[in-house]
Amino acid sequence: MSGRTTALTPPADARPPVRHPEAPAPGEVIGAHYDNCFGCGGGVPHGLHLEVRAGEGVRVTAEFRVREAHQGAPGLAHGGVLATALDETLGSLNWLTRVIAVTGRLETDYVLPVPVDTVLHLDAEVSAVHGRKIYCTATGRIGGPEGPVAVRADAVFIEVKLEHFVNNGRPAEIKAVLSDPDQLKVVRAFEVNP
Ligand SMILES: CCCCC/C=C\C/C=C\C/C=C\C/C=C\CCCC(=O)SCCNC(=O)CCNC(=O)[C@H](O)C(C)(C)COP(=O)(O)OP(=O)(O)OC[C@H]1O[C@@H](n2cnc3c(N)ncnc32)[C@H](O)[C@@H]1OP(=O)(O)O
Repeated sequence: MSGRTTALTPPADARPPVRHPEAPAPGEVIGAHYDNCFGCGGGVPHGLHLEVRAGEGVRVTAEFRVREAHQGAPGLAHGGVLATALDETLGSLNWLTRVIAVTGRLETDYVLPVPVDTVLHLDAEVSAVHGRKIYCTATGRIGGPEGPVAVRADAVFIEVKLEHFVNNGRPAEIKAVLSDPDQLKVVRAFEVNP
């Protein structure tokens, strides 16, 4: 045992999340954080191409259409792909706090099967923050934004510095990112965070 606390319930002295003053306005589409991201990048033909919008407070919504490349059982979405959609939506909450954080723990409930061609309507919010730990939840509904919940997740994201990517990413991709002006804009948005 490491003694590490990995519970998904925030401790009693956790604080509410704070929306960054320069967070995208409610309704604004949040662009991809990386063109080659499997969840949101436009450069990945078989990716999820998730389109995320800022909401009120520290909340986002997103839509994901399940395609043939995302099947697990015949005609049904793969559970891992649905977890990815939840993870990506939760990760986009970074843009509202302007804190870079990576998924530490993600617990997913699969409530209803999700057929190919279904649009999954995702909704995620940060519930609390404790030190570097960001507690958040997400749901994915089918049949419309008010439809029944098909998947849901609870997660803990852990705040990291940009160096997390620079030190751990494959050098070729890191070099490409750091020489791409559009990508540098993304990086700078997070560097100015106090
Ligand atoms: C230059 C290129 C930049 C390109 C990118 C640019 C910008 C990015 C900007 C925005 C990104 C926007 C959106 C991203 C959107 C979607 C992506 C989806 C998200 C992902 O898909 S991301 C990939 C999967 N993810 C990982 O690849 C993480 C691998 N992992 C690690 O890298 C380490 O494991 C780490 C860093 C997590 C911790 O390591 P560490 O050494 O820094 O911290 P440490 O262990 O000290 O823990 C500190 C406190 O967190 C608690 N804690 C730790 N681990 C926990 C766990 N698992 N569950 C619950 N709590 C946990 C401890 O209990 C302690 O809490 P306490 O202090 O209370 O005890």
